[in-house]
Amino acid sequence: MTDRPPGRVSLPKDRIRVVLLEGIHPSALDLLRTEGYTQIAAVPRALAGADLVDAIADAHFVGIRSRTQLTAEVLEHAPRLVAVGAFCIGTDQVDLAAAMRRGIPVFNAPFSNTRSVAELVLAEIVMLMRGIPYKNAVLHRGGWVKSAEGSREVRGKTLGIVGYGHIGTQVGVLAEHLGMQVVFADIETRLPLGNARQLPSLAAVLDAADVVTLHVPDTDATRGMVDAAALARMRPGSHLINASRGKVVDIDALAQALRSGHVAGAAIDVFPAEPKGNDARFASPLVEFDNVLLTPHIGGSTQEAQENIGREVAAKLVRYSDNGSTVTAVNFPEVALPEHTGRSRLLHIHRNVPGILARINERFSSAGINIAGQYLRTNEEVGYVVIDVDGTAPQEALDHLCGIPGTIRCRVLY
Ligand SMILES: NC(=O)C1=CN([C@@H]2O[C@H](COP(=O)(O)OP(=O)(O)OC[C@H]3O[C@@H](n4cnc5c(N)ncnc54)[C@H](O)[C@@H]3O)[C@@H](O)[C@H]2O)C=CC1
Ligand SMILES: O=C(O)CCC(=O)C(=O)O
Repeated sequence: MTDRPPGRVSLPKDRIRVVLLEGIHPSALDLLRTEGYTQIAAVPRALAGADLVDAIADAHFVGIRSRTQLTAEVLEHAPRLVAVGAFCIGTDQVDLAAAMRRGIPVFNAPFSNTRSVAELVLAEIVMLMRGIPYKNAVLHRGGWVKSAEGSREVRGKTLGIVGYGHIGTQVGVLAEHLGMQVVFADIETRLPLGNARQLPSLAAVLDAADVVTLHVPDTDATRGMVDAAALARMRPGSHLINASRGKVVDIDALAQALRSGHVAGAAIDVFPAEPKGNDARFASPLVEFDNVLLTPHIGGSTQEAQENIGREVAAKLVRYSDNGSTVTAVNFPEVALPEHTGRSRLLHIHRNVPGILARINERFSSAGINIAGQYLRTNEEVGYVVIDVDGTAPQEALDHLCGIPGTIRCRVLY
């Protein structure tokens, strides 16, 4: 991390620029407007390359969903950026470490669309076990397949969940209501809900399951996790569901497993490369298979989920902007803060090197500025200290703060 001049943002709300991409629900705009933010640009699609850089060049807050890639390079071109809102669960589309080093907290909605994904997966389990994708495709072509062959009840069958977090547990609970037996694999030991059982490995789940459903985040360990070997390990005639992230499954290997008939069907909501908007073309080796249910990354796309996500993430951005709170930020020290009525609040983000807090306190004390409240949280790389002073903070307080070596960013809230 290199030293660079601190950004200093202390703007009235009507000069704070917010850019919302990817058709974020109007509930976010409503909340921002109600809170006094007027400069809001809403774009219905994901942007990339020069379009993205242009769109966010002057933005103080950026809202995205899963398709906009906020890489370190893109972030470098957004010098005024104060915080990012990921209006979804996954945050793998943001270089979280680069954002943190630039003093930019990233907020998401960790469970506003959980139920929506779980309901879709539950429906897909039944559809796949009954061979509906294939039968539906044949009828659309004028054919007729009234047959029970390969068609099974889900009752008594085994559902294998890979990644037993918020979504995985919900899917498990719902599946048990249909009479399924639930087994799961997770890198952590998880409390099994209902009669679910944690198995020691992915392989053990693949061995046991009639349907395997994936609910892991996109990480180095999960990318390519379901490869040719894993698919071969699945039970003959079993089914695969992926509503997690596209790169978790090797799509070519899946196509091969479907072609051979070893995997009887699949429901895939996420893809290694996804179109940026509804006007773009979709291509995948899976389009040729009638027994594959393809959906355009809509696991979390229900009115209920999107409306809640819009409000939840916008509220987090507003809270950070107005109050400084970083509670629930996914890449940042979390500082919970009371209201600061009658006080000025100085926010200081710095490299986590020894002595910064001592320097701040020395400088304030020698300038005779009384600190009325101080809140500090650090992680390995970054520290975030919030200082309340009574009344209006003197300019020199901000100057002292911003001048401290190691400062990444500082601003004042009145
Ligand atoms: N299709 C869609 O529209 C949506 C997709 N998602 C995706 O679903 C993912 C899961 O969401 P949540 O359940 O809310 O996340 P979560 O964080 O609550 O759960 C993820 C679970 O996966 C486990 N895990 C991580 N690495 C693993 C590995 N290598 N092997 C086995 N388990 C591993 C974690 O320990 C955790 O229990 C998100 O990260 C996101 O990528 C989320 C919402 C909507
Ligand atoms: O709805 C979206 O844009 C993305 C949903 C998703 O994948 C997530 O929440 O992680």
